[in-house]
Amino acid sequence: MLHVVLVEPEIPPNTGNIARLCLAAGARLHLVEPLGFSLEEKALRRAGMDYWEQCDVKVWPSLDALQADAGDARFFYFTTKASRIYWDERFQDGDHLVFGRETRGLPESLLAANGDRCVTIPMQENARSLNLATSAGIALYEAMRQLARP
Ligand SMILES: C[S@@+](CC[C@H](N)C(=O)[O-])C[C@H]1O[C@@H](n2cnc3c(N)ncnc32)[C@H](O)[C@@H]1O
Repeated sequence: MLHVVLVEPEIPPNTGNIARLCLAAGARLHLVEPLGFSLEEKALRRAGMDYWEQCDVKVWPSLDALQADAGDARFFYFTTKASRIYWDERFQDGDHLVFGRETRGLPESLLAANGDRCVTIPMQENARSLNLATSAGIALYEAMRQLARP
């Protein structure tokens, strides 16, 4: 199974869309607190449609807590600040695809400590970043495409 990790997500419709994405893709969604909304938020449920109750969602007090539970699993950090392109990575079953908060992205310290696991989705120079849910969709389906390879 593939895993999508949202670190401190802030905007309910983004998380709702990603929950729906993960359900469709058969992936698990991990939410790292603090969240910028309540899990009861109407906008979250609306974006996740009536699928929310079926989604495989886990909430963690910190990324450290998730990583301690994940054992040897690999974590890939999606950021605008890396040079390695995500499609050059070779994803494996059990990989965790990590995304940052909408306003600030992933912490610099986390990126610095995991430089060899930071990847980017290429953009034109005049684009600052992609939407969080768009990024998660691109990344998750590339990982799925690779895993489906004979
Ligand atoms: C709206 S963006 C955050 C923007 C923030 N100002 C920054 O520069 O990181 C939210 C998250 O989407 C993901 N993201 C957005 N665009 C991306 C890109 N081109 N490559 C990789 N990840 C991206 C990252 O995980 C990012 O933390």
